[in-house]
Amino acid sequence: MCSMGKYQLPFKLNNPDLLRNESFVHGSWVKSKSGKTFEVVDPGTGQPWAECPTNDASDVDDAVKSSYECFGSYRKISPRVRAQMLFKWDSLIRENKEDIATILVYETGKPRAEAYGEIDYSTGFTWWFAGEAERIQGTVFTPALPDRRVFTIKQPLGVAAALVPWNFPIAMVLRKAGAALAAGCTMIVKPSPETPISVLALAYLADKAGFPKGALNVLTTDLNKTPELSEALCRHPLIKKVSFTGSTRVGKLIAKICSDNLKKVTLELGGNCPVLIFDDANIDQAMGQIFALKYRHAGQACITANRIYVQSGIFEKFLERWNAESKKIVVGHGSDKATTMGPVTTPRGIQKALALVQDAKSKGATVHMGGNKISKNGGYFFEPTVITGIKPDMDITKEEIFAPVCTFIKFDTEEEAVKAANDTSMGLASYCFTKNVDRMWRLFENLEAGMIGMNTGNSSAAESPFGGIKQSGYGKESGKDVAVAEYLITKTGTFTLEG
Ligand SMILES: O=CCCC(=O)O
Repeated sequence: MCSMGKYQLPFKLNNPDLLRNESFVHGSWVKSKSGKTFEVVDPGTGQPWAECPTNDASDVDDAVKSSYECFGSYRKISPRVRAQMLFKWDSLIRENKEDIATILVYETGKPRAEAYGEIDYSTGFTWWFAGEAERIQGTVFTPALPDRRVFTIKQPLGVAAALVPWNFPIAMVLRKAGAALAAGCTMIVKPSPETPISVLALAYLADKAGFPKGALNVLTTDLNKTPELSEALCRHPLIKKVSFTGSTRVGKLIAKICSDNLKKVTLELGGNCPVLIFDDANIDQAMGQIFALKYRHAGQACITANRIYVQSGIFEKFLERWNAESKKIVVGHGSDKATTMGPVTTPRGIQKALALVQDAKSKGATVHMGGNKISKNGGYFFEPTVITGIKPDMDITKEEIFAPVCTFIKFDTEEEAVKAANDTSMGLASYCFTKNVDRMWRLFENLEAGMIGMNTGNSSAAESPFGGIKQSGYGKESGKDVAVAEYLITKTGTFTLEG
């Protein structure tokens, strides 16, 4: 075991240099001006194991000025050199995969196998955006007036801020920072209070990869100071772009604040994603895909299955199989080899799950299994839970559950299922399982979501545009051109040709 500050760490790393408990600004590890700190807690035991600076609004200006100063030179670095730095970062993250996975387990609670999965997903972004850096191109064309030529060039927007969640801290930072750094922007990341250490490890590796001082700054803070720090970033005149992943409630606040200065914003917000499983689906396929989707990180993903609609011909059989498989889940600490589902990341997650189950029960839902907190070693564990008899007026139908609570709804017709699936203010992802190709096309066109998984429960990938519609936000992250475009301006030049 090694220690960090006053804490005896519950794990050992191959590369202890990765463990940083100060913010990273202009190439230096720094404390907050107030000198205050907050604790990072292991969700599997409820025990603190590190502390990080509680930055507030007074810490923002130094970080922004550093990023702005860096932007002046970083924007002029050749795209190939930016790509090389991203590739170097990518390979350093891969080399330190085991240690980063350990940090993820102790910050998020997810099982080690899932932590590895997150890092594999995440390095897809560094790899992809390294390639994108060199594909940023303008246009040249002859307009309607034949003596003219028109050019467009793409230029980096400036300093960007990333406000990232705790559920996939490595993936969300690399998805945002990868695009920003490829575009020639510099970025300040504000990690979630639950997961600062993994993000600081990324900053340490970015520095080692050769990114100049200020290209990637990280300001940590606690839950209380998060609104103040985030608002100060959003309002700072030198911040030109804000990318946020989190709740619709907070996303709306960010959009409002940024609208005061017409700042460009990317919002990846709440999910409430429906799944439609038809009688003609391959049940093995649907079971495997949706089971993995639903229970991944104990149900704490914005794209997870919130409402599972199953057609009446297979409903009972499907539910029976689901319950049987759910009973096999081993809930435990993410570092335990036997664990197949970890704790939820915060005690708030437990409270919310209990309240949603209670509300559903009080309105007539049937709880087939689970529904309770598990008291085990002080961790934030929740039982795999299966509920039927779900109605549109229940909170569990309207809100993101963000816990291992599965809700099943029986339907008869495609029309009825699509109507119910779309009956939500959100539109992040939807999933459908059918072997009828015509139906699949109709569903692809009729389901109201930014991403449609067809016979798959996993459509997230660096090369595919990620983003929602309706109150799930706007803007795209990942994918060809679109993600980097979020960090670029297009400038039009018009030239009159003589002779
Ligand atoms: O929870 C949000 C992100 C999940 C994903 O990128 O697949």
